[in-house]
Amino acid sequence: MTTIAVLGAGKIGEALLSGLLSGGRSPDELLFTERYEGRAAELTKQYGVRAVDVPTAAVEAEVLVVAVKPQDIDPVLAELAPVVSDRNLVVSLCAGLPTSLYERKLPDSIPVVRVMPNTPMLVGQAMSVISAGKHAKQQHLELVEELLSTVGEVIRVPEAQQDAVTALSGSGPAYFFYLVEAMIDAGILLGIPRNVAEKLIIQSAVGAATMLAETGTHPVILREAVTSPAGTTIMAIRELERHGVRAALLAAIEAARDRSQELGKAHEG
Ligand SMILES: NC(=O)C1=CN([C@@H]2O[C@H](COP(=O)(O)OP(=O)(O)OC[C@H]3O[C@@H](n4cnc5c(N)ncnc54)[C@H](O)[C@@H]3O)[C@@H](O)[C@H]2O)C=CC1
Ligand SMILES: O=C(O)[C@@H]1CCC=N1
Repeated sequence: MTTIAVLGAGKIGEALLSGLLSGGRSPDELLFTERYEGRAAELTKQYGVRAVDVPTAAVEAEVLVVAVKPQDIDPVLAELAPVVSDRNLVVSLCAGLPTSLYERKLPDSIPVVRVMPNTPMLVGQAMSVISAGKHAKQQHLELVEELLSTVGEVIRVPEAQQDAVTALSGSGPAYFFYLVEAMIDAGILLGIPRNVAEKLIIQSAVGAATMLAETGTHPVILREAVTSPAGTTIMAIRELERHGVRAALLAAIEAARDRSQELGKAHEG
């Protein structure tokens, strides 16, 4: 049995705990640390998972998953450094933070794996992208893959691509939620009741996502199949092009990539 401790049980830490439990892990195999006592008590009540301190986590758990905001990493590394040992694997979910930061602040040879997950982990549909640090071996990557495959899809990339990955799939769900929100507003503009507009747009999103995932057909082909000559869809597409929506997406994702790089640079030694 591999015990996993989540250090920082906020949105993504809770999604991981909840996803691992739904994926069949027992609460006894999970631990977490959380700086807010009320939040810790709430999570223990809801999931039956024990809140501990960092030294206890390092002794009782083999896998230590860091899930605090990148800006909060320094105290966590300071607490971990004296207690972590080579029986631990450190897994970082933090946007922007390179494995070299952990390698510099923790004792020699501690294996580190960097992961960019996303919140659909809550429903077993995460996209988790993993990269090995200097001391992480094949067996460590395989262990992380095994853990995360219970809560969604997992792929490996070289660490140099992680800032771009963060902008694409880490933040990706937010862009889809934003689009859905805007399309529901369009329904309101056209006089459709909100509950009906929500149903129409959410089911269209689910249907479109299922077609993309299940048919393997290129999105251009799927979009063309909806776009009839002189029909309704092409009128909408012309407006999207006129308003530069494609260029806006390219610029938005580039800005997110740049921010991920900046978060890493803020911790350069
Ligand atoms: N929210 C998202 O969609 C995604 C977040 N991430 C990454 O996951 C990490 C966590 O993000 P969120 O869950 O959104 O943030 P959050 O703010 O919801 O959660 C962070 C949690 O860590 C706790 N915390 C902070 N310092 C602590 C300490 N020293 N000891 C114990 N607990 C401590 C906070 O009280 C909070 O509950 C970030 O580094 C973020 O970049 C990665 C992918 C997606
Ligand atoms: O916005 C953020 O910084 C985090 C990282 C990826 C998704 N949310």
